[in-house]
Amino acid sequence: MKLCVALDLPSKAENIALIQKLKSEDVWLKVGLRSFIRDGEALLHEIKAINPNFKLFLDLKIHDIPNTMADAAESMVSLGVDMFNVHASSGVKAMRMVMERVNALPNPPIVLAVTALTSFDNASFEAIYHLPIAQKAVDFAKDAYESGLHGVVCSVYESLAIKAQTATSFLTLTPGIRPFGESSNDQERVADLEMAKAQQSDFIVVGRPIYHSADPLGIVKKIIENI
Ligand SMILES: O=c1ccn([C@@H]2O[C@H](COP(=O)(O)O)[C@@H](O)[C@H]2O)c(=O)[nH]1
Repeated sequence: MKLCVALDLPSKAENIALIQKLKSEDVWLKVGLRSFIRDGEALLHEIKAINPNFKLFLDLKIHDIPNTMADAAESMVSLGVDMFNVHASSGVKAMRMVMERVNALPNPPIVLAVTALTSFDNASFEAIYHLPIAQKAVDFAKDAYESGLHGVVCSVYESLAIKAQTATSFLTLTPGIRPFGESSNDQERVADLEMAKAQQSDFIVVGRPIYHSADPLGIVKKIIENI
């Protein structure tokens, strides 16, 4: 299991200060909407300049018509990221086109599909998708698997069922992790490290419990010791 640290801080300087603290750690760094819209490609280069061994996950969750998604995917590959994601609800045709284009390029990154955001509880998810999370997340994961993606974003609670219905090697990346029982904030389907291990999560994403801590490096070291 790998730790992926969410860089969601209010300024580039604060993200960079956090990265500097973590520069000797074996972690993935997740650049999401806030930071990428504000700081763009330059942030990715600055991260690699701090430590070229950091792996980068560009978390933009793209969702559009197939050709637009495939164009965007090519652009993300050209940024040199190690992983990016799309929404599974964009459909099989779009996901297949993304993978055809990505696989034609040198050094294709890991591509994941978002199933059910971890901020949904069952009632709010069903109001949109008309099916329980447990069922629809697996359906989305099967679509992503058949489209040639490498894995999915889901909560810890869907991880084992998704692997059982696809393949054990099909990756699950699980946000909503509260390593030692911290506040759930706006997340609904949260889990601690023991649960993430039991459910065979391949990547855990942790943001606020790290960057709101008085000792981010200490928390990261403690997480790594426990996974
Ligand atoms: O279903 C999802 C997909 C992505 N995220 C992202 O992960 C982090 C979680 O941050 P915390 O502060 O640990 O809650 C954040 O960047 C989200 O955009 C997610 O939470 N759930």
